[in-house]
Amino acid sequence: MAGLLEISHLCKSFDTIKVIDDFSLEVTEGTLCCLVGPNGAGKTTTMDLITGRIKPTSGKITFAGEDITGADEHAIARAGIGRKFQVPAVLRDLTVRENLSVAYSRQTNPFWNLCRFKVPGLEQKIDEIATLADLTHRLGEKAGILSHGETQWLEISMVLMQEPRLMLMDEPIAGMTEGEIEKTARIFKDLRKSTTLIVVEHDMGFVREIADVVTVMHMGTLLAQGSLQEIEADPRVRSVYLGEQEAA
Ligand SMILES: Nc1ncnc2c1ncn2[C@@H]1O[C@H](COP(=O)(O)OP(=O)(O)OP(=O)(O)O)[C@@H](O)[C@H]1O
Repeated sequence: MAGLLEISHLCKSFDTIKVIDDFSLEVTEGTLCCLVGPNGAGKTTTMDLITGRIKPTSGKITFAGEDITGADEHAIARAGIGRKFQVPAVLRDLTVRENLSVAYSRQTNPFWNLCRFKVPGLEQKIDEIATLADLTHRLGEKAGILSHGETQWLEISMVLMQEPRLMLMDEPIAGMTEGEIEKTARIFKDLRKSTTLIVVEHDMGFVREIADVVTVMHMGTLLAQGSLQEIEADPRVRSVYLGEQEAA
């Protein structure tokens, strides 16, 4: 079966420095892939290349059978790739429900969107996603009063409102408490029943909880891929990645 996302021989140079070097990856629909690797390995750059934030120097990216290499960021989002950044971008003066309503429309002007609240099925969709993210009791509250964890879950929910077929997340548990991390793991386990995910993560305990497949990057290349057990047993990974963590 072809992957939902197929990255072939991707390269990206900044000036003369090659930061992504012949990187290939296939992500199967319905899986949660954790992208790990030491600092500077090229994880964020890869996410930026997938979402069209930056253009590759060479190589090819195919999503759902469509060549999206070098496509515009909005076109890639419309094709079904959503991204949650590390720093939340919720609208703090709007309620959680209003934030989700705004996110539903792909229009760029949030105030215009607010005038279009009566979209058929919207309330049901908000309720479903709020349930998944355990935010039902917060729907009427202003986003600005949410805890750090709740803000992250709201932003995940906002990406989900856009119905992505593939969702990319940059270090989703950064700054979370132990309890929030546990809850996020539960949310992700539910989420992967309906969405394909790529999660960039440093916390191997969290990776252990959520990953179907772990992809290890090192110096812009694919170092290893497999289950966490396979990755942990791989001597190359131990030396460049886990070894580095143990030494920290
Ligand atoms: N715009 C840029 N110009 C020049 N070099 C860049 C640029 N963006 C990233 N790099 C370099 O590319 C390499 C990969 O960076 P990237 O942020 O993708 O790594 P990462 O694996 O996400 O690291 P971290 O885990 O620390 O976030 C680094 O050496 C970085 O300095």
